[in-house]
Amino acid sequence: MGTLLHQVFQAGLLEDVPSRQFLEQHAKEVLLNNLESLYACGASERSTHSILIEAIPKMLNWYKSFMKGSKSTNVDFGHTEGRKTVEVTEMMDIEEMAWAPRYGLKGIIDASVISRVNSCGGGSYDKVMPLEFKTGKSTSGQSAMEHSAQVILYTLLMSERYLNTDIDMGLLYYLHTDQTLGIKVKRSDLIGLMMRRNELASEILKASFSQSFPAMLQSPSSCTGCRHLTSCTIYHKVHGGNTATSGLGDLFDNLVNHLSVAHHNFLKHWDRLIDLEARTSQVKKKEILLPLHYNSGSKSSAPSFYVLDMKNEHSVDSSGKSKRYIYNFVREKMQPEAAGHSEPQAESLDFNLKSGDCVVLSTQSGRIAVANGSIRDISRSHITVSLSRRLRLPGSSSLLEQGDLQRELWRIDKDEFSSSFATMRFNLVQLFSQKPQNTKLRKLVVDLEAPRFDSGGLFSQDPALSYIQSLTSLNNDQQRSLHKILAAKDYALILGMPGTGKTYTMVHAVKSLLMRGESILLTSYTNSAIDNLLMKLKAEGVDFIRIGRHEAVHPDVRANCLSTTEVQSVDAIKTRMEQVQVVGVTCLGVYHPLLAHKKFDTCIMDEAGQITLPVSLGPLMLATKFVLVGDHYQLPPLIQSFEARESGMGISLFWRLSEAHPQAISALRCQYRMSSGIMELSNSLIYGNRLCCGSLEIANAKLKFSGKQQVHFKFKEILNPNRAVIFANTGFFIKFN
Ligand SMILES: Nc1ncnc2c1ncn2[C@@H]1O[C@H](COP(=O)(O)OP(=O)(O)OP(=O)(O)O)[C@@H](O)[C@H]1O
Repeated sequence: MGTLLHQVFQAGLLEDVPSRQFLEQHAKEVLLNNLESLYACGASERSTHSILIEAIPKMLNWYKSFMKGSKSTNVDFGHTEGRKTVEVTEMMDIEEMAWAPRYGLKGIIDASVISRVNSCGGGSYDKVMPLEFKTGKSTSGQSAMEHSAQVILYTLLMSERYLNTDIDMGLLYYLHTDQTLGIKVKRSDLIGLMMRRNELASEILKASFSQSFPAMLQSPSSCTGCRHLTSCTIYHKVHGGNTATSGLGDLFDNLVNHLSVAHHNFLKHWDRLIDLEARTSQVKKKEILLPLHYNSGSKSSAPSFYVLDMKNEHSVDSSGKSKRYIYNFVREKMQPEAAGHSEPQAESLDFNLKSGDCVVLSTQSGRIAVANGSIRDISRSHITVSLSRRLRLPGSSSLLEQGDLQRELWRIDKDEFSSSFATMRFNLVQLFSQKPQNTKLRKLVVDLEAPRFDSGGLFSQDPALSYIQSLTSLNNDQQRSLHKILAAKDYALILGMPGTGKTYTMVHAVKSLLMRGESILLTSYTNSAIDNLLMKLKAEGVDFIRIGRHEAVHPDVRANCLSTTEVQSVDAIKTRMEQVQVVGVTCLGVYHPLLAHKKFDTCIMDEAGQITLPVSLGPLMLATKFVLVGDHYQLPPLIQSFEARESGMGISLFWRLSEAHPQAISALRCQYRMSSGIMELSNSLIYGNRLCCGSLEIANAKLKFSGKQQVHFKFKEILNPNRAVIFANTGFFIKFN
């Protein structure tokens, strides 16, 4: 509710003279834009709408009292500062994201404003300040203290972002009581907050290096309603705590008594691996936070810089759920002397970045995280970035804004690390929580209980079976794999070597399970793997919903994402989600509100050999049984930390279960992508002669090149149809683009 009220209030802040009609209309839009969240919370539009409408008179009152042209209202800034009149003269930003690496703080500020302040003594001055909006009921005691601490921290964040050390005041508006407080930063408050921050940082460090956690609060009244209760008690128990040290009595026992020593060890082991990996990526993340200079760094680590494309600077895309601002950046060519190299650098593609990646935009002049968004398109020479808001340099006046943006050299860094680690930890804790639906998964994954298969054979009346038997195009391995999937009561593992028809088999698995009336969750780590499968299903006429960010989803399946034009009410979402049997989402995307109430009969996970175990748990918790499709001979999950890799973080769930229960594996061995010469190489290097050719035609296939065409002699050698395999130095091709 708070989020929706914020959106209505903030929309009014951006209007010159916000009227009741405007806010009421906006409340309707806010409702429509948040239907998925309402559906997830089980809230009705009608009651939500009436709460929004009831709040509007108070909001109007606030605008009248404080916004431009108002009579300037008296605000109490505490006993040392006294009362001052305040008028908000300029609204600089809404929901401004601010990172202050110097303080180790990050936050999103409700509104960044310039206010004219008149002290009772007569002086008047303009001040940049944060405005924090509170919609909850508590306005006194501990909460009030926390709220003013929050505003004080925002002043620090803004000082860093605006490169302005004079930001030492803020406003705190309580909607419930219609009260606005002034916060003036005092040195003693700042010192106190920094000390608390340091204590917290040192506890986090202790937890991640030596896995030792602070003592529990031992306060049933504070802990009972706390949303971290489950994780907190599980971690306490796993790290040697007990009922007495928790101070929670039966509450603690009920939450953790089901955990065995093996469970403790499993959680501790994976938690440590996540810590190791997170630390390595933290080092990388630090690179974003350090102001880097154009001519610094080695060839390998030097970042690329970009300038805004003057010809084609920005456009607005309103086709998705929310408006996106599209900016084109051109890669700045590095001069040899600036780059510190004797030779001009070849313009290589920034391999670290790809379409769909979340990125942070900073400037070479030291403004960190000016904006964040995602990549729409990338080539050697340009990047197109999509942002949820207009790009602006903090503090730049609207008249000079354009020129300021164009003068900057921009750095574009990937920003994905923190959220995936949080999801991994969340998945692990969920697996060990006492929720009945996770008990079975815990037994299979942690205790390695043997998977069960329908031993009596499949019934001939099973429509799924008849369907498979009717498919004459399947080879024997594919037939066997599909039988394995249909017979699985817990899970099946499909070992599919390259080009052996994994996707082909998954398409038929989905179709056959649908014939049984099952619901299916399709998942993988990458968007491209899911979309590849979904496009094949679409061609077969299978109905599905794709959940994912507009940018990251393949254009051919975007129409399968739920849009506000398609669903105009919570009931419509509910009906559609109950009716749809196939949903596609990435492993890290499973906590989407649309999946809040959805459970599936089967989860099919592609590329399972390349997904690290804690990531794969998320989607599996949404299904009764699962099918992992992968090839553990191919690259294991990509782990950056050497120590984490050595300690086993590269072990996928696919690998763990394959090793423990080889009887659950069904292998696909006939491939349809390589001629026999190329396949022999794979067989001798990796597959130990397990691969075979799907047909004679494949085995004898040759490149269609007559040798008469005009090409460089080196290419002629490479393209010779009689040489199936040739090793070539690809560095040579760059010249030929
Ligand atoms: N039984 C079959 N008969 C003929 N062609 C097949 C058969 N199974 C798969 N193919 C063909 O083989 C090719 C590879 O299939 P598919 O893309 O499903 O394999 P994959 O294992 O997913 O591939 P990759 O390892 O590249 O991900 C496709 O062109 C597909 O149509």
